[in-house]
Amino acid sequence: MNLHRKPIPVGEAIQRVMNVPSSTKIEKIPLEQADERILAQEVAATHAIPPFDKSPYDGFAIKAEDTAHATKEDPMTFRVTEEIGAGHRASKPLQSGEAVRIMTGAEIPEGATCVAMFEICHTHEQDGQSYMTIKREMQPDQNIIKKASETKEGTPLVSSGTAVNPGVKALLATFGYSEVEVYKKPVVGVFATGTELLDIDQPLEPGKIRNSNAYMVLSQVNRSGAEAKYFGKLADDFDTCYKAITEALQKVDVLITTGGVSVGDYDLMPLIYEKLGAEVLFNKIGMRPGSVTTVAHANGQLLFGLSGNPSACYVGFELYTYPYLQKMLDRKNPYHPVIDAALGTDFGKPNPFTRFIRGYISYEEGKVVVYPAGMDKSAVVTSLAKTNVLIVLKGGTRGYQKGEGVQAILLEDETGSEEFLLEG
Ligand SMILES: Nc1nc2c(c(=O)[nH]1)N[C@H]1C(S)=C(S)[C@@H](COP(=O)(O)OP(=O)(O)OC[C@H]3O[C@@H](n4cnc5c(N)ncnc54)[C@H](O)[C@@H]3O)O[C@H]1N2
Ligand code: MOO
Ligand SMILES: [Mg+2]
Repeated sequence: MNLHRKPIPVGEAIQRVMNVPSSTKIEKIPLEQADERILAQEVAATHAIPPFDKSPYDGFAIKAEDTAHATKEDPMTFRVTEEIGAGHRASKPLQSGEAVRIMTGAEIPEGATCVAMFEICHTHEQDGQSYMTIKREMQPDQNIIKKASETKEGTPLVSSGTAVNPGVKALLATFGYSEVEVYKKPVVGVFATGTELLDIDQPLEPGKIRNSNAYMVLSQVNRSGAEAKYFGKLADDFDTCYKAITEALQKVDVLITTGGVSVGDYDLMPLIYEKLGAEVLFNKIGMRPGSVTTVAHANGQLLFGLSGNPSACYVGFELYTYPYLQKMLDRKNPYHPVIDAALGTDFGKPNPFTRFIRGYISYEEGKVVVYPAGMDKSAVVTSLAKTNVLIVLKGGTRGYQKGEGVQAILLEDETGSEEFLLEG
């Protein structure tokens, strides 16, 4: 076991991962199932919106010129010829002196040039005929949503690599995409390693703990838009682990293991990578927690060896696995966004390493403030429940004071970022 690993900077580690080529596959799925999936097609307007001149109000469609001299003293009266609700069309072209009672969304009758809202019209009946009177002048095109005024046919609207959100879905439905081409979710296998691990339905035993990492990571995989495949937990036995991992690699695009990446007697992952003939991209990073996060590359597949310590495991996933999964989905913005925020509390003690403090975001008097979510130790699990940002505290010789400007990585923002904007 090589005890003297050379740490590389975080940015360099991310780059090494992102430089590994990835391939994408496309599938066609029903629109109903497309929430949060990543589009693998460009979406352009297949027709104009709106596809016809339509009324934005409930009112009367008339010829604007008929109202040219209409005033309070000298109002203009129209003969109401018919009534059309949305979805219906006038039966004949509108003539001068005629009004069509029209509802919001209905097509403007041929010959009509404006719509007067009910609120400015007076109606009366005489001899079984309806009439409408108006006391003011209307302008041509007033209260008409013109055909194509929103979008012309052929306008590009959403590009490939975009996540389907409710708005994108509305567009796809507008243009009749009952099926949509999306990138296949990369299949991500997950193993938890450790002889100390109990299944979650087992009672605690002396010296043992329940396996929380697997469930946490499966959930992180799902949150990343990939498909998680759980292979169970493995005891720290070389042959068992090697066999299970080689078999699993046949069934997945990417494999994540948790635990066994440090320099302990039962930390078997380095030996497994060696026997697999995998190229280890790095096994030590200048960061806390997650310094032992290891990524290896074998036959076009990436193996993410996340740390066993829950907080380190969590951070390792978000910094290295998350953007690679986004790359596999061909996302234009594969990285978590990094924002500037004020630190909500003191971090008095200096630390030589860049720290990624599990934190949460708060909005106070229009300012973004970030607070630690709990204890700041690699082995801690409890702080993760409240975490939605990683507060970046650059390593150095000084501590940090409450109110100081820091960077924070947003973990729950779906827009993403084209670059990982970490300073230094
Ligand atoms: N001599 C050294 N010792 C350690 C070093 C070092 O540089 N020199 N690095 C430390 C750091 S930093 C970390 S982080 C840990 C990483 O350990 P491993 O990734 O090898 O993980 P394990 O040894 O398997 O387990 C560590 C810890 O995490 C608990 N664990 C493991 N799996 C799970 C799970 N699925 N759910 C919940 N908790 C889990 C495990 O019980 C251990 O307590 O190494 C330091 N040591
Ligand atoms: O990998 Mo460890 O988490 O730096 O504490
Ligand atoms: Mg260990």
